[in-house]
Amino acid sequence: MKAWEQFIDLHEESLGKAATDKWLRSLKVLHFDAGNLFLEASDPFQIMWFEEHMRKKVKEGLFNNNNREIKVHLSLAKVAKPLLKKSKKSPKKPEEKPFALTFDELDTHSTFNTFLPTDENRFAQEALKEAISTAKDAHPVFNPLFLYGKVGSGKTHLLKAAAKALQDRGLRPIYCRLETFTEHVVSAIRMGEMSRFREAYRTADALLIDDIDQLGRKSATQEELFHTFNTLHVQGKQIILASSCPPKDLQHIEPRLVSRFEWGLSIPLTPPSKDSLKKILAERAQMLNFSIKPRIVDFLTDTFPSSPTASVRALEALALRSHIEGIRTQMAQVNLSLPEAAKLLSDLIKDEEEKTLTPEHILKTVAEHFGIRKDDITGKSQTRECALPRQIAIYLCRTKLSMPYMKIGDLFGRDHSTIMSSFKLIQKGIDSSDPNIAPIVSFLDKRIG
Ligand SMILES: Nc1ncnc2c1ncn2[C@@H]1O[C@H](COP(=O)(O)OP(=O)(O)OP(=O)(O)O)[C@@H](O)[C@H]1O
Repeated sequence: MKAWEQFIDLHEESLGKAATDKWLRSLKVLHFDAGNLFLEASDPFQIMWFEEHMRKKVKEGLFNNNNREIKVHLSLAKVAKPLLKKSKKSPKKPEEKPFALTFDELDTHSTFNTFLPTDENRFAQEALKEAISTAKDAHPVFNPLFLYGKVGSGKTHLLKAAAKALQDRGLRPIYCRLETFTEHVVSAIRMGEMSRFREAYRTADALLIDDIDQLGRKSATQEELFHTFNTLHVQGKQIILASSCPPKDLQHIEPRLVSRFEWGLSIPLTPPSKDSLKKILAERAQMLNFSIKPRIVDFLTDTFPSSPTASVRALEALALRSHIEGIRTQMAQVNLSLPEAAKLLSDLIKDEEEKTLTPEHILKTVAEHFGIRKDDITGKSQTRECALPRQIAIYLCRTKLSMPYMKIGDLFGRDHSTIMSSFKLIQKGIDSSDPNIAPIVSFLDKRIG
C-alpha cells in the first residue's frame, strides 16, 4: 500500500533502518480500504511500540489520495504468543465493499477476568454479567444499562468485557465509541448508504456505545441513535451505554433520548482506590510477563495520581521501554531499579508534572507565548512588551487558581491594589472584546488547561 510505504520511508531517517525494519516494515498489511489500513503485528510489544511511538504520527501524517486520514487498525498475529488467551472465534474480516463500517476493536486485556472487583464496581459487573447471560434468550429486565463515572473508573474496560463475553456466547454485539457511530452516520449520509448503515446496526444482537456524553448537538447522529435505540429495544436486544455523567446531566441531548437512557438501570462507577490501583497494576504487569517490584508499583501510583488510565499507560510504557533497553544493554528487567524506572519514564513524568496547574506553569506558558522570560513577567519593567503579559498572567492566576490578590502580589512582587487593577483591566478587555486582549486570554486559558 503506497501511502503506508511512503510513510515508513519518511520516518526511516529519524528512526534508523534497524528500528524501522524491526517495528514498522515487519508489520503485515492485511487489508486496505479507502480510510482504513489493517496491519498485523507478530508480538504484543510491537503493538505497544506502535501505540507509543507511531499512533500520533500516523494520525497526523497518513492520508489517502483524497487527502483523508487513513486509520490504522492493529491486530496481533494468531501464531503470536497472546498476552491473554484469545477468544476461539476468529476476528470478523473487514468488508471488501467501498462503504465499510469498521467498528472499534476489542482488546485482549479488557475482559471480566482482568477486571478487579471493588466495592464500588461490583454491582455494575454483576448487572452486566446477568444481562449477558440472558441476552437474546429473554427480554432484558434492565434496558438500557447505563454506566457512568469519572475518567478511569473502568467504563470502557467493562463495556469491552461485556462485548467480548457476548461474542463468546456466539452473539453478534456491536461495540463502538460515540465518535465511531457518528463517523458511520456521516459517511453513510454522504455516500447514500443509509440503508446499509441501518441494516448493520439494527440487526446486531446487542449494542454497546462508549462515551455517549460526547453526543453534543449533532442532530443527524441523535436522530439515527434514537431510531436505532427504538428498533433494538422493541426487539428486546440489550443496549449498554457508558458516559461520564448520568443521563439527566447530559448536555445538548434531545429529551426523548435522555428519557430513553433512563428507562433501564443507571449504575455509577467510581475510579479504583490507590490500593485497588496497585493490584490492577500488578496484575497488568503479570499479563505483560513483566516482573515489577512492589516499590515500582508504588512509584507509578504516586507519580501518576490523577488517573488510573495514566498509571496503566505508564506501566505499559515501562514494560516496553525496559524490554527494549534490556535488549540493548542486556539489563535484566527483573532488576529494574527505581532510578532506572524513573529514567525510562522521564518524558511521561514531565508531561504529568506539566499537567498540574501551578502559578509556575501559568508564568511559563504566558512567557513562552509572548517570547519573553518568566523573570520579565515578575520583574520591574513597565514596557508594554512586559506589562501586558504580566497583567494577563495575573488575571489567569486569579481565574484559574482562585489565588487571593495578596498571594498573587507576593508572586509578582507588587501590592494588592496593583494586582486588582491589572485584573480589572484584563476583565474589561475581555468584556469589551478588545482584539488585543480577549483572543489572547481565551487562547492562553485553553492552552493552560
Ligand atoms: N477495576 C478495574 N480492574 C482492572 N482494570 C481497571 C479497573 N478499573 C480501571 N481499570 C483500568 O484502568 C484503565 C482506565 O480504565 P477505563 O479506560 O476503562 O476507564 P474509563 O472509565 O473508560 O475512562 P475514560 O472516561 O477516560 O474513557 C484501563 O486500563 C482499565 O483497564
